[in-house]
Formats: sequence, C-alpha cells, structure tokens
Amino acid sequence: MDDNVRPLVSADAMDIEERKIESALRPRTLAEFGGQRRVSEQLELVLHAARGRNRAPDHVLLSGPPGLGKTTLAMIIAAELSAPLRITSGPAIQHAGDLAAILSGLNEGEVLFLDEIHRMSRPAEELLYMAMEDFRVDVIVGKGPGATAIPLEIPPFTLVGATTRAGLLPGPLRDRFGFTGHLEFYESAELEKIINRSATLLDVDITKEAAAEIASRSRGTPRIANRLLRRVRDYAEVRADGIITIALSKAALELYEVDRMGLDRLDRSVLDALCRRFGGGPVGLSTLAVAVGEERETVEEVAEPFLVRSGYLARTPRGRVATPAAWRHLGLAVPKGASFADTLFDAEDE
Ligand SMILES: Nc1ncnc2c1ncn2[C@@H]1O[C@H](COP(=O)(O)OP(=O)(O)OP(=O)(O)O)[C@@H](O)[C@H]1O
Repeated sequence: MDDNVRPLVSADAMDIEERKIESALRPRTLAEFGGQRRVSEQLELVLHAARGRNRAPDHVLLSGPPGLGKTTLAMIIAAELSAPLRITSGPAIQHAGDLAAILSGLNEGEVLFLDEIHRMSRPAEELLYMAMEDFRVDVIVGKGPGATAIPLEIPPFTLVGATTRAGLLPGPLRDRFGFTGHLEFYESAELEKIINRSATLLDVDITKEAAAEIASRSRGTPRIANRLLRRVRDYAEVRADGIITIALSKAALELYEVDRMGLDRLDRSVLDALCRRFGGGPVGLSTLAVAVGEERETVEEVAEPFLVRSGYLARTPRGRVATPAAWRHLGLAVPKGASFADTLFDAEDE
C-alpha cells in the first residue's frame, strides 16, 4: 500500500512528534480519565483497597481495541499507587530469559506494564505464570540432562497486561489476573469531553458543535479523536484564523477523507474490496487483507472492530461478509440473494 493510502488511524504511521503530543494529552489520574465508567470505578476500588492494605494490588488485565486507553490506564495505576512503572511488550520478550531479566530487576511494589501480552513466546508465558502466582522464577542454568533450575525470588509486583485479543490468551494466564477490565468503544458525548479537554491543553479554540462533529467521526476511540483534533487544528491554522468551527471541521475532515460515519480510507477500502471484488463475501481474512494491501492484523485489529460494531461487516464461520448497510454506504445497490442475513444490524438511517 502506498504511503498516502495509510489510514489516519494507523498507530505505526505516527511520527515522534505525534507520539509526544499523544503523551502530553494522556490523563494522569482516574478522575481525569473520561468514559469507561464501569472499569474506572472497579479499578478505583481495587487500588483503594490495595492502598489500604499497603500491599501490591492483584494483577490487572486490560483488553480492548487499540487507542481506548490501556496504556493510559497502566500509567494511571502506577501513579495512583505512587509506584514506578516499567514498560515492555510481548513481542520484545521472545525468550524466557528476557522476561526473567526484567522480573528480577523489579523493586517491591513496582508496576510492570506488558503490552500486547498475547504476543509473548510460550516459554516466557510459562515463566510468567510462576512469577505472577508465587513471585518466583526458575532460572535454568546449563543445557540438556545437566541443566538445573535455580529458584529466584521476585519482590511482589503488579503486572498490568494489555491485549487487543483477550481470546488469544491461554486460560492459565488469564486466570492469574485478579482483575480484568474490558474497555469498550466510547460514546460520542464522552469523546466530545475528551476533545474539549485536549483542545484546552493544546490551547485551541473550538466550538461545541465542532467538538461534537469531530467526536462523531472518531470511531469511538480517544486516540482517533485526539488525532483528528490535531489535523483539524492544522487546517484551522493554515487556512483560517485558528478557530475550529463546525464548517471548518467538516471541510478539514473531508480533506482527510474521514467520512461522516467516521470511516477512513482503510475502512472504505476493506468494504470496497469486500463488495466489489468478492461480491459481498464470505471471504477469508487473509484474502481480504491481501486485496487491500495491508497486514492481516491491521485489518483485523484496526478496521474490523469498528466495521463490525457499526454494522457494516459481519464475521461468519465462512469468512467476512458485507451487510446491506455496507453496500449502501458505498453508494452501491444491495444485491438480491447475497449471502448475508438481512436481519443483521443496519448502521445508517438511509
Ligand atoms: N479515557 C480517556 N480520556 C482521555 N484521553 C484518553 C482516554 N483514553 C485514551 N485517551 C487518549 O488516547 C490516546 C491513546 O490511548 P492509549 O495509548 O492509552 O491507548 P491503548 O489502548 O494503550 O492503545 P494501544 O492498544 O494501541 O497501545 C492517548 O493519547 C490518551 O491520551
């Protein structure tokens, strides 16, 4: 896929400057963390109780699509416990020894954030089971029949695991988390508040209607809301007087090809391939990913959750299927006798 076809939502397309701004916009406390009321309240309780007992809280698993606040919550957990935070990720831990080194370097009460925990190697995962439960790891010294396991004590710590694919975690690993929080997509009103907060931090003037317009195109995702706000701010500064009005937001978002339902180029190209090339499906995920020139994971983790939630795409045992709403969204006639069930949800009032 050529570079300017990269979706505005793709995390890897973010440059360093963007990451810095993203980090500056992160809420620092649970009180500042908007939305996810249930998870916030539950976490508040877990942390409060742990503080009262003066003990490290249970391990926490956070799951949900990208950009909903898992990293932010891990940082907040550490801050609320006044504990240092160590950050690593599943793909960075390919050998059990990598994990043993990290764990043995932890101090008492520290919070270890393990992002993309579902992508850790199997031997590392097994080592983690023991560390989570017994605060101990066995370090294997030597090879073959002469190898010996030397037990190593680890000070009590709290693991915060994050995953976009909770279903991929083996049961024994999932069971070792004392608290699991599933993050849901945000309501527009919640995103509007997040946009207003970010606008204040960025010192940008935005009208209430404009904040609502950006929120409604942000796919239920704060990261996207903040990113769209920054792009609209660029537009306002370059083409107008810096103030973000509703007309200006609409013009800017049109330029960035984010449509009124919040679909971007990647979403539309997935739907387009599904309808025009595969007659609405069913089609396998890998074939669909090749057709749009993206990684399978990008289609599955970035585009699909929103398309499914918005009622444009259905996952069936035989593959991905476009719903009637998808055909209509692309301005195409809904074919008669196609394989989808007409009872599938309809995203638009058309
Ligand atoms: N509840 C919230 N209130 C305000 N801002 C939020 C909230 N949740 C997330 N954000 C903002 O969205 C951005 C992305 O959040 P974060 O990095 O925590 O997401 P994530 O779920 O860890 O994503 P990934 O799975 O891609 O790592 C951050 O800049 C953060 O400021």
